[in-house]
Amino acid sequence: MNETKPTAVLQPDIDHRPADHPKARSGRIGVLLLNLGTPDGTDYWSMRRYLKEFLSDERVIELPRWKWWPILNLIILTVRPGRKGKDYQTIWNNERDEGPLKTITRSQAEKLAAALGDPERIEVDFAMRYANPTTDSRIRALLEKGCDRILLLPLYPQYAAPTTATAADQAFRTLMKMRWQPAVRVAPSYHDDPAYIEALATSMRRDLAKLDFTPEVIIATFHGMPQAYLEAGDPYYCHCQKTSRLLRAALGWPEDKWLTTYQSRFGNDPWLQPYTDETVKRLAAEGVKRLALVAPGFSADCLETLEELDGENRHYFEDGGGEKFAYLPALNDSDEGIRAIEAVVRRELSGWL
Ligand SMILES: C=CC1=C(C)c2cc3[nH]c(cc4nc(cc5[nH]c(cc1n2)c(C)c5CCC(=O)O)C(CCC(=O)O)=C4C)c(C)c3C=C
Ligand SMILES: [Fe+2]
Ligand SMILES: [Fe+2]
Repeated sequence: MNETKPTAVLQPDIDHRPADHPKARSGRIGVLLLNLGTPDGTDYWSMRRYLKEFLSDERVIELPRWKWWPILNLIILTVRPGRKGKDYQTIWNNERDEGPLKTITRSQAEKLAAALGDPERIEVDFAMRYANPTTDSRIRALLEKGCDRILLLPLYPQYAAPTTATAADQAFRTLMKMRWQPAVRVAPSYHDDPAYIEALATSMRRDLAKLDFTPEVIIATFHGMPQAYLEAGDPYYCHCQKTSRLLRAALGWPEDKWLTTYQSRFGNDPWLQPYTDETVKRLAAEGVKRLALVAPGFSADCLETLEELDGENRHYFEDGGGEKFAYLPALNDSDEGIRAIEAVVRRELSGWL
C-alpha cells in the first residue's frame, strides 16, 4: 500500500525535519554599512594583497583581462605596494594598527546603532569591499544574529560602478551561495539628499569659522574615474557636479570662487576633469594666496584625503607661492554626518520598521 506523505510545505510545524536541521533565528533587521577597504598593514605583502584584490576588480579596471593581467602583475604590483605603503604609514592609526578609513567606518556603525536606538530589533555593522572585515563575513554574522532582512548602505554619496555597484556585487556573491537568503535592500545614492547637503554645509561652516583666514577660492574635489566610464553611462560625474552645486548654494558661497575638480588619476587614459592637482598648481601660479579644499564624496577621511589632499596638494600650493591652505575634513563620525546617514537609513527601512 502506498503511504501518502504529509506535505512539509503546508504543515511546516508538524515535524518532519531531520534532527540536525539547522535552526535559524529570524525577525531582526540588519543595517550593513559598506565601504571600500583599506590594507591590513603598510608592509609590502599586505599592500600587495590589498592592491591585487582592488585592481583585479573588473568594475574598477574595465580593460580585457589578457591586456590587464601582465600590466598589473608584472609592473604595478612590483612597484606600487612599496610606494603606497609609505604613504599609508603617514596616515596610519598606530593605536589600532589600521587605516583611518576602517577606524572611522567602525565608529560610524557604532554611532548609527546608538542613533537608531532599537538594538533589540536592529543590528548595525560595517564591511569592506576589499580586505577586512569582508562583506561575506559580516553578512553571515548578521544572519547568525537573527537578521532576515538586511539593508545594504554603500557609503558613497555619488553612485559609481567602481564603488557602489561592486559593493553590491560582493554582497550578492555571498547570497548566491545561500539556500535561505535574507531579504535585501540596497540604499540608493544620496548625492542630492537634503540631509546630506545640510550636513556638509554645517560641517564646512564650522570648519571655515575655525580658520585664521577666509579662502579666496574653495575647491570641491571628488575621487576621479576614467572619462570612458562616464561616456559608457556611469552617472558618477553628474552626481558629483550636482552635489557640488547644491553645497555651494547651501553655503551661499560665490559662484566665481568655487571650483569642482577630480583627483587621484591612475594610469595614462584621460580621467574626469579638471584635475585637482593641476588646478591647485594653476591657482597658486595665478597668485591665489588662500585656498580651501573639501572632499564631499568621501564619507570618511582616508589616504586620498589625508595624504593626497592635505599632504601632496598642500605642498603643490605652498611650493607654488600659496600662503594659506586648509583641507576641510570629511563628515566622518561627526553628529551631522551620522544624522545624514540615519536619515537615509530610516527612509530606506520604511515598511520594515
Ligand atoms: C584605478 C582605478 C580606480 C578607480 C576607477 C577608482 C574609483 C574610486 N575610488 C574611490 C574611493 C577611494 N579610492 C581609494 C583608494 C584607491 N583607489 C584606487 C584606484 C581607483 N579608484 C587605488 C589603487 C587606491 C589605493 C591607493 C592607491 O594605490 O592609490 C580610497 C582610499 C582607501 C584608503 O584606505 O584610504 C577611497 C576611499 C571612489 C569614490 C571612486 C569613484 C569613482
Ligand atoms: Fe579609488
Ligand atoms: Fe590617490
